[in-house]
Amino acid sequence: GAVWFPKSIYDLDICCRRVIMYGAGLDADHPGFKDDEYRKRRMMFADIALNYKQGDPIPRVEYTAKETATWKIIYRKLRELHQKHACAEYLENFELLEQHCGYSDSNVPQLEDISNFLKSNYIFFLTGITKYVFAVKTGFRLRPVAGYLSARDFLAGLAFRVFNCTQYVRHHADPFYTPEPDTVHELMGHMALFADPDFAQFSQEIGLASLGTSDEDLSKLATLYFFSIEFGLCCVGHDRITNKPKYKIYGAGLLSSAGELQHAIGEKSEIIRFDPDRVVQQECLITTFQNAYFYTKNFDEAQQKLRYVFWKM
Ligand SMILES: Cc1ccccc1-c1ccccc1CNc1cnc(-c2ccc(C[C@H](N)C(=O)O)cc2)cn1
Ligand SMILES: [Fe+3]
Repeated sequence: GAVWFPKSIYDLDICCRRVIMYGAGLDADHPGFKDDEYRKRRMMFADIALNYKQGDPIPRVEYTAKETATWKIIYRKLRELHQKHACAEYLENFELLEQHCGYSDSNVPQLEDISNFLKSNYIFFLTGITKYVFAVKTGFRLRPVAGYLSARDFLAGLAFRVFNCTQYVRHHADPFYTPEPDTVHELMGHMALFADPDFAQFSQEIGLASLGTSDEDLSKLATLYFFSIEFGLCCVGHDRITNKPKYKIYGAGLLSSAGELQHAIGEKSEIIRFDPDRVVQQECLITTFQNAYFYTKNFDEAQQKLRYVFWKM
């Protein structure tokens, strides 16, 4: 029969609790695997997520000294790399997160504060003596998740402008790359761009296209999501002398990993134009750096190309 899909934001309580891999990265080779204290901490975060209901405030977490120390190391390294390599929209909105959501190197921000910020995103314009309050409501809201959802359940959230966010911090053993999403990835990778109206629209449209679709089309949409929202680059022009393309990063999986970010903009990585028919052929690597990355001119171009794909589905 036809595939069920959520019809209201409250239906997300059904699909966003179907975690398919607790601590996906907690395989035998994951540094957190042998650390009992870490595994116990992870179960506390899983409980918060499994008891969460749409509309609830997201419980605040008192992060430990070790988690905050890991955050500080990563925050300082990433902020240095972002100045040179993050796209303009990311950098602009990141400043708002620092001003309104407690982002700093000594504080792990709370998901509840960012969710409230995204729901009503006020940008103040100061011109002369008048101050304009300009409310940009991307309307995105967050909900805590215990680990991996299926691609279907995860993308369904985007259709309602709901982003499923992990709340635990990666193990301190390897701060610059972790094989599974963690709250550092969500906070330093995803949040800033969900404050951008074009990016929010682009994200929601992928989610809408996924509702009730076939497994084959769903897999294509998840791959398109993966190589744009998670690992996408944009080309901002060419070097005047060498005529080499200049790339900026918008993919959250790169913006949150100092290791993979430097790999992606390094000489050895393969960067291909974002054409959906080519993107869907690329394998998504879940626990290592990608074999290739895709670039688009801007979100608008990517959105137009994706709309073409949606109407063919
Ligand atoms: C394969 C799979 C399993 C479960 C749910 C969805 C999928 C699936 C299906 C099709 C396309 C992509 C996927 C997987 N999607 C994703 C999305 N994000 C990640 C991912 C993102 C960030 C990070 C952390 C980053 N490396 C860092 O160090 O900051 C680690 C993993 C990994 N996989
Ligand atoms: Fe992500």
